[in-house]
Amino acid sequence: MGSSTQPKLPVIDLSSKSLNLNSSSWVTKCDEVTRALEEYGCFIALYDGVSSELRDATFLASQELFNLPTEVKALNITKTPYNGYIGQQPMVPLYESLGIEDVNTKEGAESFTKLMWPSGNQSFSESVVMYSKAVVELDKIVMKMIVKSYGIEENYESIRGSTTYLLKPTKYLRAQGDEKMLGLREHTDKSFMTYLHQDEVNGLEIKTKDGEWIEVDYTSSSFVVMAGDAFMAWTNGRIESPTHRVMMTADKDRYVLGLFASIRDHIIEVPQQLVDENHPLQFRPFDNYKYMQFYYTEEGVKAECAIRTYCGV
Ligand SMILES: O=C(O)CCC(=O)C(=O)O
Ligand SMILES: [Fe+2]
Repeated sequence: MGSSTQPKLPVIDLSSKSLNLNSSSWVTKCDEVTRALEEYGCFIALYDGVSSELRDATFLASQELFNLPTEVKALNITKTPYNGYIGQQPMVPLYESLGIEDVNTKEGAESFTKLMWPSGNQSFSESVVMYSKAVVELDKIVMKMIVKSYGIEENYESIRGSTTYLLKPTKYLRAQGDEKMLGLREHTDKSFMTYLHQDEVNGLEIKTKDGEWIEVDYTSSSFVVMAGDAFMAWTNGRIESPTHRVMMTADKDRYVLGLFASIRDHIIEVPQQLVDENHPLQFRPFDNYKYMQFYYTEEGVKAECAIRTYCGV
């Protein structure tokens, strides 16, 4: 919805009918995904693995969650900073989110649900598990494509098994007045990979390498696939985590489901294949969860590029 001169994020069809692992177009598509990530750090994926019923049920479940009293939502306290409850922050008054850790497992979803609804809410827990599992399938496809493109399939094997998923239902109140209002401050994600899905209302903006902001316009059957800082370090900086923010207009409240893939209990090392004369080693081995802890320390918050301060060579 920006002006016509504005650059646009690449849109790549990852729906089941368009993917055929045995055709030569598969290799081309893998390269298309990797090139889009190298250029923008993110792209829009068309993906049919989440039915419209499941999508509607999950957005409805997230509205139900935000309608709970603040003191109940505040019970969601997590060891990892910013995975718990965030709301009523003076710098971003429109923003509210709750993180559901290990959401793709029955135990993860049920323990969160029990905390929010002690007398139970089966439909909430079922929706978020089913939704997350469907988006995890998208993560598997995207990762398969990138590692194929770089020839680092084997290096990814152990990382795959250590991947955790956090679902972060997010709500932005509509802006008051005619001016655009900040929904979420500019940042890069601390995750390995992020999958964003929105309910009708746009607001996400991505900063290009030239410092221009792109307003991201995407439909209900698509996802924004975005590299996090941990992924940038793993790929030796070939794919950079993009700076992004949210700007709200007065139209409507905005609901987003963000699924964040991170790597737990595994030291991430740059694959040898991504280090050569033109690409000297940029990052030391690191732990994704310890990096998330570091980011919220005084040193981490102040750093111009936290991942480079944490484990840059
Ligand atoms: O609301 C969005 O579209 C983006 C949210 C986001 O950047 C985040 O939660 O890290
Ligand atoms: Fe983000």
